[in-house]
This record gives sequence, C-alpha cells and structure tokens, in this order.
Amino acid sequence: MNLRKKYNIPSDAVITIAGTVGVGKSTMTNELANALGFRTSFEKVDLNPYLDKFYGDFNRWSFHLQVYFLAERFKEQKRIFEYGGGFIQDRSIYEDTGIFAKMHFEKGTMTPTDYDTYKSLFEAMVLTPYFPHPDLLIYLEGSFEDIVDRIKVRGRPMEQQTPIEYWKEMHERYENWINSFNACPVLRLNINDYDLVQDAGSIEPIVEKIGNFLEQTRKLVK
Ligand SMILES: Nc1ncnc2c1ncn2[C@@H]1O[C@H](COP(=O)(O)OP(=O)(O)O)[C@@H](O)[C@H]1O
Ligand SMILES: Nc1ncnc2c1ncn2[C@H]1C[C@H](O)[C@@H](COP(=O)(O)O)O1
Repeated sequence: MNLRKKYNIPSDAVITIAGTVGVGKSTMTNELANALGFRTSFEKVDLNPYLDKFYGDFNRWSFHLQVYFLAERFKEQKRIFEYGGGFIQDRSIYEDTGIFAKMHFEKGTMTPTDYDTYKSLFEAMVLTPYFPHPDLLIYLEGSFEDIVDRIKVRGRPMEQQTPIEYWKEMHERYENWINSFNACPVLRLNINDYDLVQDAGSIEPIVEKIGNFLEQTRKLVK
C-alpha cells in the first residue's frame, strides 16, 4: 500500500529537511520523496558558480554566495507553490539566514553592510505569497564526530580543505538555532535511530512518525 495514504499524509504537504552539512539531508530527501510519491527540491551543488570560490576565500565571496542561494531557493519555492505542494525540500531557506549568513557576519567574513543588504533582500522576498511556511521541518541531528565522518566519506574536495573548526562552529550554531526555531512545526530525528543507506525498511517508521506528527499538529490548529 502507498505509504502516504497508509499514514494519512496530505498529498499537498511540503516537508523541509534541515540540518548541518553532511548530516544526511539529501539522502533523506530522496528516500522520503520515493516513499511518499512526492517531488524533490534540491540544492544544486555541482552547478553553483560560487561555492568553490567561497570555500577558497570567505571574505571575497560570502555575499555573492548568499545572494545566489537566496535566488535559487526563491525559484524553487515558486516551483513548489505552482505545483500546489507535494514536495520534499533539501534544506530550508531559514538556514541560509539563521545559520550561514549570520555566522559569516558574526565571524567577520561578511561585512555589516553586506549583511544588512542581504537581510533586507531576504525579508522582502520572504514576505510574499510564494513563501508559505512548510507544513513540517524535519531536523536531522547527530554527534559532531559522526557528521564529520560523513563529510569525509562523501569527499567533496572543497569541504575536505575546510578547517574542522568551521564544521564545529556550524554544528553548535545549528543546535542553538533549532532550539529557538518556531516558524513551523519541527520533528527531530537522530541519525543513530535509522539507517537509510543499509536498511531500506527504515523509511516506513519515519513516515509513520511524520503521519502521527502531522495529525497532532492538525488537532492543535483546530
Ligand atoms: N543513514 C545514513 N547512514 C549512513 N550514511 C549516510 C546516511 N545518510 C547519509 N549518509 C551518507 O552521509 C553523507 C552525507 O549525506 P548527504 O545526504 O549528502 O548529506 P547532506 O545533504 O545533509 O549534506 C553521504 O556520503 C551519504 O551517503
Ligand atoms: N547559505 C549557505 N551559505 C554558505 N554555504 C552554504 C549555504 N547553503 C549551503 N551551503 C553549502 C554547504 C555545503 O558545502 C553545500 C551543500 O550543503 P549540504 O548541507 O551538503 O546540502 O553548500
């Protein structure tokens, strides 16, 4: 039986997968979309013209990269809106501003003027009808050691050359960020509690959790 129907997940739901670099968002996006018969919305890392340059020189490229990501996510958001939902989205727009832009500004690798410009652009774009909040944000969490191992195994060259302190800082910021995030309902999943790579069957308990969670949030809204 179709897992979406079995667990009563609306066909127009929009579910965003959040979490630090390497935690397993893309893998989860693919598996969940397959299980639910949903479309996917991915970050296109290979086609990003700034990402490599950014890792080589944060000061020079952080503003360009944030503006590029913002434009890409806005286009994706519009696509999701036009299809009428039924999407799994790899990373939320909230992380761009709440984690990345903020971190680069606070560490001094984005100037205050650039950060202000970015924030006003973000606010102007997000406050449009194309930006309904997702029905659910799934937050993937795990130990710093496990996540760094995954970054190493995946082996993107630009990420291998990045000092480990960068990933540590990001891991800590994510924990703080999610604890105060309230733009939409959040379901937290620990990466030690499932294994989508070795065990294909581990997606069903996750879908069941999502179904139960959405049902609870529907009751709260009524
Ligand atoms: N459940 C899992 N168990 C083991 N390895 C995983 C799991 N999920 C993802 N991985 C591996 O971890 C690495 C990062 O996963 P990915 O989905 O690309 O993360 P993200 O999109 O969050 O950066 C990949 O090499 C992927 O195969
Ligand atoms: N908003 C962003 N600013 C800087 N870097 C970013 C941003 N969004 C994604 N990234 C980087 C981090 C990774 O190197 C790649 C892809 O992210 P992943 O978590 O592996 O999907 O882009």
